[in-house]
Amino acid sequence: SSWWSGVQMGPPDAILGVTEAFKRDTNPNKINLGVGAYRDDNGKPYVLPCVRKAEDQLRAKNLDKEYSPISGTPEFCKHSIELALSENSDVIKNGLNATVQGISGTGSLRVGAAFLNGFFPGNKVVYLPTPSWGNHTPIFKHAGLDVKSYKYYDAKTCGLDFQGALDDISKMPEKSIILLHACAHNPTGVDPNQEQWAELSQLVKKRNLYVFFDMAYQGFATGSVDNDAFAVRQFIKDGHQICLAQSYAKNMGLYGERAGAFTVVGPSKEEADRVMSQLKILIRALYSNPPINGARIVTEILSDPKLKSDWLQEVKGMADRIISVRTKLRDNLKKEGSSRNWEHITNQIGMFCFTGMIPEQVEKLIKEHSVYLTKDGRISMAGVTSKNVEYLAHAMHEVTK
Ligand SMILES: Cc1ncc(COP(=O)(O)O)c(CN[C@@](C)(CC(=O)O)C(=O)O)c1O
Repeated sequence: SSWWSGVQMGPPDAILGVTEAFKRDTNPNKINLGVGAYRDDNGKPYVLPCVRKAEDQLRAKNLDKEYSPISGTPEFCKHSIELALSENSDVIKNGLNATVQGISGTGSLRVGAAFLNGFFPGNKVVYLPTPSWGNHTPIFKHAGLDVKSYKYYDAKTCGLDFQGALDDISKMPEKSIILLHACAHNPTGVDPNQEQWAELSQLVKKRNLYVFFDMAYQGFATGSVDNDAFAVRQFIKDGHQICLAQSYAKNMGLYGERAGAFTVVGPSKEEADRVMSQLKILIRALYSNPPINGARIVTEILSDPKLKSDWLQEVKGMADRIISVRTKLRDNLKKEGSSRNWEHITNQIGMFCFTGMIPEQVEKLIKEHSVYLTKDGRISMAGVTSKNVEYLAHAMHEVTK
């Protein structure tokens, strides 16, 4: 027998597996609403023009291929934390942050999880919103942490179960870890409003919980990188010593470049230096040092005022297209004669719409209409265009009427 005869066949990934099934479908009307990757109004992947310009500028520099520092370049890390906290942040001015480049959002979460597993002095349990991004649970579990959940989504209203969240947070053991989606909650598209964030911040502080922010969509929710960072900046202002994972996959369209960052905010530069030293030891044993290409593109864009202003317009353009296609979908469902309340399609924000469709309806949408989405009824709004929105509305009406 072989060494690996005991290896079981694992299930396809709940999100990335949808794209594999979509690719096998020969129906010319097929629509992929699975993976949360932006598409333009022709349904094509979108490389931001500012990224192409940055690549041209970088090529002209004839840079070498030497190793990046273990923590990534200081410029990349500085621009990343400035994007999150703003350029005039006291945390940055006083050197209170330990920021490293991560392998996109996933890798930043994973480095964070490994650091918490190694050094967190409190209750090593991460509380995730219900529902959360499917990959959050395995990321934290594989790093050795326990995972529990708190109420977040109200299926009756397809909105926020704010009171439920407050109740669950009030019951969490002190010094537990709470994961918060900074903006554009995945999969529900439901975010607290600014007053609710302020209330959450006070309660989390009162309960002495440790906050792990996952900010994978900064700029992609409202179209403003500052508005989308509201929660992170509010919690910092309220004195929380947070940790934060960032991703450039969606807001710069750098999906496959794997550029992201992980930050720990502490009370002193001396502590930040100690934390940084341990992050570097941990990264060195994981992958030694991060990929340079995507990080160089990010640094080129964020350090060049012209490219940065182009980027801010382009990320707003992506957010605006998604917001407009939400309205189109809702209008077309009404035109189809649907009697259901679809206002959550335009109330929700960011890449995803949590439609409220149940697995049987999802199954029919896939099988009978070649519309691909995840079993939980989440649709990536980026896959909806002015060309396929009528077909989609018809299909959704057919399976929900
Ligand atoms: C909340 C959240 N955090 C982190 C990430 C990590 O993305 P990155 O590693 O590519 O930077 C995603 C991506 N979620 C996607 C868009 C893709 C995926 O599942 O990997 C999604 O379809 O949900 C995410 O939705």
